[in-house]
Amino acid sequence: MAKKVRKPKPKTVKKGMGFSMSKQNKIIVGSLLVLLSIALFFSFVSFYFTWQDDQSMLTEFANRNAEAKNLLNKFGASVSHFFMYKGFGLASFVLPFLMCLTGLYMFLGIEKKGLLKKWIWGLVFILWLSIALGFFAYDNPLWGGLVGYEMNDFLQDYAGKIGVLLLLLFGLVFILVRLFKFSPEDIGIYFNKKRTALSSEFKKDKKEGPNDKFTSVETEEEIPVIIDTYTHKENIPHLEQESVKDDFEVTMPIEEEVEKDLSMEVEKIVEEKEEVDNMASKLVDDFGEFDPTLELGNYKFPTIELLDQHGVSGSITINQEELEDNKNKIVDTLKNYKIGIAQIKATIGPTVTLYEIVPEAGVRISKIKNLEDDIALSLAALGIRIIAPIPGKGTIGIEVPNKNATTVSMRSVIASSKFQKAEMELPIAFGKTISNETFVVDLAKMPHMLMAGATGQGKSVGLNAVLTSLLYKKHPAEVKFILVDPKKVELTLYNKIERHFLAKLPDSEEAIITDNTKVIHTLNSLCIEMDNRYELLKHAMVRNLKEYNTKFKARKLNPNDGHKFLPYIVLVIDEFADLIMTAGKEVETPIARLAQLARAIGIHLIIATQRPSVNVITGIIKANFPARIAFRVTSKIDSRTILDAQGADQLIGRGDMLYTQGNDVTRIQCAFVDTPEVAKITEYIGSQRAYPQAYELPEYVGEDSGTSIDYNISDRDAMFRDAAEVIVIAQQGSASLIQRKLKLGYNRAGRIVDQLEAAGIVGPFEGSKARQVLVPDLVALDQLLNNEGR
Ligand SMILES: Nc1ncnc2c1ncn2[C@@H]1O[C@H](COP(=O)(O)OP(=O)(O)OP(=O)(O)O)[C@@H](O)[C@H]1O
Repeated sequence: MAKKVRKPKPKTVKKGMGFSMSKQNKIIVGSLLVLLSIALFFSFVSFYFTWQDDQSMLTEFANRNAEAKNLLNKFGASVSHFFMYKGFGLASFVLPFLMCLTGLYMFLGIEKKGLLKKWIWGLVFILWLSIALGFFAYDNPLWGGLVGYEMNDFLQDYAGKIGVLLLLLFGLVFILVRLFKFSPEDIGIYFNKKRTALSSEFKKDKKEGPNDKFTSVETEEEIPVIIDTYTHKENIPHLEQESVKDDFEVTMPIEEEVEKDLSMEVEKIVEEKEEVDNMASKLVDDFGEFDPTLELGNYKFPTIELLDQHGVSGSITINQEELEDNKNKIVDTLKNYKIGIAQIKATIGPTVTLYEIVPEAGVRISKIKNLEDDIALSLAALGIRIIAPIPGKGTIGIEVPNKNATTVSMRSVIASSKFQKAEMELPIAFGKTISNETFVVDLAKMPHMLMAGATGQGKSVGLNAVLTSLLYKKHPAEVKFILVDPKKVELTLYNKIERHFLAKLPDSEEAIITDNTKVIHTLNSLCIEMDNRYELLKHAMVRNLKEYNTKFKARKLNPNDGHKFLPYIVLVIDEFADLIMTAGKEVETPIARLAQLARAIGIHLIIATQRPSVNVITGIIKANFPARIAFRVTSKIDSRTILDAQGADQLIGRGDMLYTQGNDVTRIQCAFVDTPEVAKITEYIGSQRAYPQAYELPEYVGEDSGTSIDYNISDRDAMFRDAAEVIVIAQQGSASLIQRKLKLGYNRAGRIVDQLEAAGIVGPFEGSKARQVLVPDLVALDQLLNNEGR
């Protein structure tokens, strides 16, 4: 099943005895509990007076004519009989109390922490009280109820009267100590306080007595007159005077108290929630978490049936003969060079088999490494790769292509549990590794990917595999693609999902970008989107898109402040070489900027190129694209340019690829997804209800919008002076010269030529001929430009 398994909506976390219900429901249930507890209380009270009369009614519950004397009639009589008579006797009164408390908590929406504890202690107390009453009122079984009576009987049979009494005492101590945190010192303190109160009372009486000559006079005289230095008013109300300062007897007990090891109860700190949080949790309570997929709530993920099996039954066929043959060749070749093998192991992959060799003790790895070409020659097969040693293992690997390669279908990797269960933000199922495991990576972690390979080696299929993986796992609300396809044929199929999954510039008609100027605009617009997203993240005080969206879903960010759910944006550029050749720095700069900064805000770039030369994959691009994929290339240099390692030149093509995300290089057979399959998937998605329009990127006003020849000096291009010097030195006024020398795009070079014309450095446009240069040399140019400034 490839259908995305939707996770159940996360519910609010239950804390303690949490009620995960809406506020309205809490009020209803709360009031019901309170009223029920009142009913119970009255039935219990009335039961004591009417129980004998109502005895006969208990069997007559169904009889409508029978009437009970209990205040709550038959219901009261039956319930009370159950709790009071058959249950816990007088102790049952605790029950309505607990119910009432729970009801009030719910009704008033009070934090219900500790309620569970109250219930547990309440039930313990009911049991203890019932047994105690059963013990002391043995003759009146109604006091302790049947439970109290029977429990007493039972305990007395084993422990006798004294034993039960001691047990009850222990129960009392247990309850007092655990529940009320009662300690022996408390008794001392209590009595001391009593004594102090008595003695101070006594002193007071003495002072107030007629014989006391100090009292009234002294208190009146001793109150100091306080003058407020600010207002200069006298007797500003101040703190009450301590009446009996000289009373040592009063202070003595306090000293005693300090000396004692006081037991202290530490009150739990109740963390105050922030106002926003309260609001947010209330909103979440009332409406649930924000669901970005709601607008297209009926969206159906593409089904696995849309993908082909490609004639693969699933398992790889093992050709025993071929295996044996290759093994012998390897062993023989190495023997020729006097290298003994201690052990050899084969792992059969879909297209290549890995022979892992453990050389005999004492053999230098460098020796085997030097024999790479000889081994390849003796095996007489294309695409042999020697890994000496295999990182992390003490072995040497020799990869030999299988005679009959097995196609890895996209269907098999999408259906694999590894992909289905992948808990990743942007999971991509690339294909299968040499050990036949499905290879799944997270684009969000890469965070950008560079894909290169000679023509016809599987690049376009690789790009389709990436896009298909995301289409199978992500809802249209969660990810948007920007597709750049200068070849105009590779990605056109995705036009059908424009209003579901694509993003485009506000005024553009085609969602798939094929025109270079549009690419530059789109890249700059993405930079604006990036800056906007960073602003939003800053206000939300989060560090990345995932945290931002989580906060937004929890309704902690107000849409009125401009906050919105932010989908991931994946920019795919096919034929990057073509772009960089025609637009140069104009594309490289925004791409480098995006690659450096966009990872945190969910913009990911995938660029593919046929020509992996250094002027296409420049240092700045390479530095920012840690994840690289190489399909087969024609030279070792190309392999180094892409991977910083050789090996891509030894691949066998047809989706055989190397993947690196740092140091390790993994050989993978890319999953195969054919154009008709992509057409079916896009058709399936495209036929469903869509958003009114494609995801809109911010508007970018291009620098080349003005056409006036009257350029202001301050509006001149930053490269203006450099361009002028190039033109003057070459004495040739052509835009293509500027383009070549300064690595600028055509548009920009053309604009600079216009500015040069306006400045009087070159003459007017003369058709196919180059423009005339009006300044003879650099000295004259300097003079001209300096005079301009005055
Ligand atoms: N993973 C794969 N498994 C099997 N066959 C493949 C695989 N990838 C590519 N091929 C074969 O190679 C052919 C060329 O692949 P693809 O069109 O992807 O090459 P490309 O590198 O994009 O070429 P170009 O650069 O000219 O567009 C495919 O038509 C297919 O027959």
